[in-house]
Amino acid sequence: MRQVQVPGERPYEVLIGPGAQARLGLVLDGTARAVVVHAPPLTAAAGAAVETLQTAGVAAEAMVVPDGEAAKTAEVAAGAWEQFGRLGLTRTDAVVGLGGGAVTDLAGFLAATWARGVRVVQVPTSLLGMVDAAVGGKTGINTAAGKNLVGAFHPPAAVLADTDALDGLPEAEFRSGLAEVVKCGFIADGEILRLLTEDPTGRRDTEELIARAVQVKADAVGQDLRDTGVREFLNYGHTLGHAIERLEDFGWRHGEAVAVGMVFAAELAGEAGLLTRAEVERHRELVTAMGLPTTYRGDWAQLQQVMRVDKKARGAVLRFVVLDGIGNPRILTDPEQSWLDAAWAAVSSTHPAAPSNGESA
Ligand SMILES: NC(=O)c1ccc[n+]([C@@H]2O[C@H](COP(=O)([O-])OP(=O)(O)OC[C@H]3O[C@@H](n4cnc5c(N)ncnc54)[C@H](O)[C@@H]3O)[C@@H](O)[C@H]2O)c1
Ligand SMILES: O=C(O)C(=O)C[C@@H](O)[C@H](O)[C@H](O)COP(=O)(O)O
Ligand SMILES: [Zn+2]
Repeated sequence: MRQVQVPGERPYEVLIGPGAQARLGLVLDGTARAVVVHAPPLTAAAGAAVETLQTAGVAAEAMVVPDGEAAKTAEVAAGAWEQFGRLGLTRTDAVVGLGGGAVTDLAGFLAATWARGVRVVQVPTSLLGMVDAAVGGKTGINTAAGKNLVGAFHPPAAVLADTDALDGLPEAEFRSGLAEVVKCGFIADGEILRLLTEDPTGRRDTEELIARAVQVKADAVGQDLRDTGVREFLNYGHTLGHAIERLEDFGWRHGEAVAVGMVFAAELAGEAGLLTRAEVERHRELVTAMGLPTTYRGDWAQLQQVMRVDKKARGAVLRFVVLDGIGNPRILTDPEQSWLDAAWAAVSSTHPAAPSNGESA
């Protein structure tokens, strides 16, 4: 079993490996009551978690919520609060989020808000949940105005990333998770890029990739839980990515939208003279090899409007995470409109906007 510690005020462990879910009884030992929040596809795993907890003496119950982004709504949260009240969940009890990132985001939000904060143990079952959503304490739901706009920072007590769960995960969901892994490669860990270049399916080195991505996240979150400094770099590719998700009514997978967003951010950095053309093309080539999208056709004016309510924006000023060389993220504030338009042209056309000849942009 691999183990990554997330530092901070209340440090916690991320356990990664087959059978990690079975540690739930140990993690919540001595807890009177726990609610296991899950979506319908994970009913069997949630049943197993309830059984493990009950064997450990915890009065555990399963609570089913809608699948995917449909779980991250104010209505679903209100229904869950009602149920917590009926069950008599108190501040010394716990919530378990078992599922993909949508469920762990919701479960974390419920735990952050119920009784002004109860413990949450995250049991991510998707690759994206394991490498990203379940780690770091960002919790939240979506509103009509945008993605994750209502939420709280509420770090988990522990994260159990049981890699056995990945056997049942659809291939497209696995690829979506790989987008967050390659993001960590671009912003911080060249070894991730090397491993994914050798095997873009991510299947050969899955555990190593998960542990490395979690380490990148732990390093950022440990320094900056509240997202005012280095943590913002984990948002690479997300400014356009979140806008795509929002305009597609959350019909695009998060990782797919972020994949296009990273290519866009790379093109923008190319326009700003921060990345060479070869580095921009490295993004496009690797993302393509991993089976993720690099293009999106949509309403550019609308996308720009949605990007302005991104949590990184300040007032009406757009702020993007870009790379000043691979592995060296920084914030680009209020980029020139011509750079934005050129980056958009490059991701909204089937043909790359510029030749991949390695020239400096
Ligand atoms: N809080 C954060 O820091 C953070 C980070 C990244 C992403 N997110 C959020 O995470 C969400 C995306 O997470 P996701 O990609 O896991 O999507 P998801 O939660 O929608 O899950 C995708 C699908 O896979 C299914 N699934 C999950 N695990 C499975 C398994 N083991 N076997 C079979 N099916 C399984 C789910 O039921 C769902 O149908 C987005 O809402 C995104 O905003 C949050
Ligand atoms: O943990 C973070 O910080 C991230 O930015 C990780 C992202 O992958 C994740 O999608 C996060 O939920 C986005 O945060 P948001 O604040 O832009 O909603
Ligand atoms: Zn993300």
